[in-house]
Amino acid sequence: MISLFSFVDVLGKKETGNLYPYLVFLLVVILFIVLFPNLKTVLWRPNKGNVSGAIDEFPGPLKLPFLGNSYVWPLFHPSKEILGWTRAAVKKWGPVFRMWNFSRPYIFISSSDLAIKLLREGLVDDKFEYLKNVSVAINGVGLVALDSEVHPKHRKLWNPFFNLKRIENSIGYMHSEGLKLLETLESLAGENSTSCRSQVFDLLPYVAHCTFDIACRICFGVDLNEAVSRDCLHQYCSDLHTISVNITERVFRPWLRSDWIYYKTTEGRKTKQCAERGANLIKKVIEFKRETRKCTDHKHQIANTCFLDRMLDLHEQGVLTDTQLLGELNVFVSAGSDTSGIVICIVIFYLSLHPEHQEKIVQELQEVLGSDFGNSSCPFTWDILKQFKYLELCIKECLRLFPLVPILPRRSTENIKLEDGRVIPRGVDVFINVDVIHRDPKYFPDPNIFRPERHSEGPIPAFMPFSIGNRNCVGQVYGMVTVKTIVAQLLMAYNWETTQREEDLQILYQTLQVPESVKCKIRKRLV
Ligand code: HEM
Repeated sequence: MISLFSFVDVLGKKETGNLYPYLVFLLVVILFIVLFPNLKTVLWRPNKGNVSGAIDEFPGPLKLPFLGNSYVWPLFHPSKEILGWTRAAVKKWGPVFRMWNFSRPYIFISSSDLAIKLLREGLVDDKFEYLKNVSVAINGVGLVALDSEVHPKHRKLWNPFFNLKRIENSIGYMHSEGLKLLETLESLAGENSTSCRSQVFDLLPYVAHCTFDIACRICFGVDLNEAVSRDCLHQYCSDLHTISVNITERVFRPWLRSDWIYYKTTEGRKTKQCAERGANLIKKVIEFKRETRKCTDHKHQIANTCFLDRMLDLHEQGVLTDTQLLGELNVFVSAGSDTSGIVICIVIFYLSLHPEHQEKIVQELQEVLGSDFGNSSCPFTWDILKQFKYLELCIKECLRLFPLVPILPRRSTENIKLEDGRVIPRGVDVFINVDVIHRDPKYFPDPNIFRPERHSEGPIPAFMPFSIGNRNCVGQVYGMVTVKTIVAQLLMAYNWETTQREEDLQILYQTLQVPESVKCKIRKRLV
């Protein structure tokens, strides 16, 4: 500002007043240049009719012309602030409120009963449009981003891959990756009697590598080290992170809506670079796999085929296009690795905060495994995992307190009439706030208390860590099996402590909620 006025002083030789109209004109030109490519999205309205009137029936902050409510939106550090912002907004505006992001209306829902109805009845089966567009741009078209009309057909292509036989066959592989993780952690452990030799470390990167390797193996079915270098794989893993961070930040910044502007920014270029690198890696793996298929009689091994084999068959039959093939593979690896990895770390974190529950699980493991307890080379089976019942209750309680997808970003597929007569019009972005729903005292008495037993009397309707309805998590059994296997291994080998409190976890929202770090200390467990 200072330099602007000195510029005016020099040019205007103290007659600064004469230059103001020119400066205003200049500002208008600059604003036009910046906003023009965004106009379509900024001025977009969901559909014809009195949408605005219907939306304004819901409470929300004061709506300004053109800006809407974007002035209350956490623009600068959205990933760090959005979850806190939403909780505060629910307190202020109630369980169903609206936000105008420029001319775009958003409806936030944290009423448990309404959320259950919308999800069960498939009334919000489309995805948040903007997020969908961006995912399409970087991933190719994968299951997560598909429109509600084509989604069911693709979902049918995915479902057979997650049958129990196949998941059962994967447990051995998960277990052997778990063993590698234990080996890596060995040097960080103190002796059993004392924790003074053990060091504090962040568990996240260790587990992330483990679950990434599991997801790649189950997705591609080959030892990827033969197809691409280890460095490329780690690069791919970190690229997936960069992409999800950048996509999320972009969602909150309306001036970045246009691709034309976005891909000229540093972040946009980086996102594109990561997406291209990822696509090239997947193409290399596909080529490698095609060669391997030529050498083996793969038709005779259908029962053990990996996800890539299944998708290649569909591609060869003309069911999937090139971009769909690429999209589905990207979705599998990104949705299948980070998810289980973060949940494993969060379970270990809560069990470190609540050692009495940690001990109860260890007792259960001892009872189920008998003399095999502590014998790390003995892999689990489906029947064994089924008997880890208390462990399962604890995992569920962790998912309640820390739902991995805290906000389900959806879009209404029809006009939705609520009991009080208000209407959510078709085509409006709807955010289901699982984070708040999971602490609804109606369904979860003493919601802030860690109490795994609350899940022992059958399913709780408002418990939705894997979402509900047609677009729920297709990989939930596979995810739970991975989490159970690795957590059981980690608890059998070590006693876990943490130096953080629940409120110390710095959470980043990137569609998933991700803790910045999970600080742990371990001691070897005596068998
Ligand atoms: C314990 C870990 C996991 C959790 C908590 C979890 C959670 C979720 C949630 C909440 C959704 C729904 C998002 C929405 O409704 O908008 C979802 C969708 C999805 N998940 Fe998971 N997930 C996990 C593991 C996995 C795994 C291991 C895979 C394997 C590939 C996977 C693949 C998917 C896919 C493809 C979708 C999109 C489904 C569709 O649109 O039809 N997830 N997940």
